[in-house]
Amino acid sequence: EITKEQQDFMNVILDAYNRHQIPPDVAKKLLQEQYSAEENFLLLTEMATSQVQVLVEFTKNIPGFLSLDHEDQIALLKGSAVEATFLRSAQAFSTKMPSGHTEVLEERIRKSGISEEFMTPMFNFYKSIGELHMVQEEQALLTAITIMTPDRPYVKDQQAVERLQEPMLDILRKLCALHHPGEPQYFARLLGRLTELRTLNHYHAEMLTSWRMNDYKFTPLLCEIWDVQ
Ligand SMILES: CC(C)c1onc(-c2c(Cl)cccc2Cl)c1COc1ccc(-c2ccc3c(C(=O)O)csc3c2)cc1
Repeated sequence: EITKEQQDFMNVILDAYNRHQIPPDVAKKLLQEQYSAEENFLLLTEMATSQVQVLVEFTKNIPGFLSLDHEDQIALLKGSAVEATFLRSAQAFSTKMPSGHTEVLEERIRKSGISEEFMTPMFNFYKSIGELHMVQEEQALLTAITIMTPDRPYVKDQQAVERLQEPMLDILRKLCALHHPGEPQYFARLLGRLTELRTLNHYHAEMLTSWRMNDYKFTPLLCEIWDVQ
């Protein structure tokens, strides 16, 4: 049963998740600008930059994050940025996107200079997230759990991160039982998505390399968080 303090904790995370989203004026640009590989790439770069800013603000609201060692805070953000963005864009695809955005976002991603070999794993992931029909609390908590992954590169005090991640996993387990009573395996399926996310990191690194080889430029924030250029 979810305790009172677990419910309070969940409300903090959910409130932060809802407060920090890509601004609607940025999102609706997806619908307006023309279609060319360069235009698509520019738009997606703007989306990713805005998404990273959103991610940083969300992360600062995760109880305990700001008490971690500062270098570990950076290591957690850099280590989880791509995975958290995949989760957020996946949720945008499968749930709340105003109609029309979804096809447009997919179209622009497919025509932004990403090579075919990365499309399949990427859109398989989007599909597998969509099939889970996560409720908002699960989406918010899964994102916070992804950020609070202790074994990211360069994290010094992994125990401190574990102490923050474990309570969130416990709440998520209870939420899954609450919202998906007919699916005892649902929690395990959610954790399976986190494993799938890690494989996407690898594909994403290759995508960055191939974009850079074609002289595509990123914003300073993306260069910093993704260690490029
Ligand atoms: C630099 C750029 C070319 C790039 O490199 N790798 C990826 C990249 C890709 Cl192509 C896939 C997955 C992850 C990344 Cl980083 C990207 C594009 O990143 C995106 C980031 C974020 C959105 C995104 C999220 C939410 C929402 C919502 C909503 O919430 O309602 C409405 S519109 C929208 C748009 C899309 C794309």
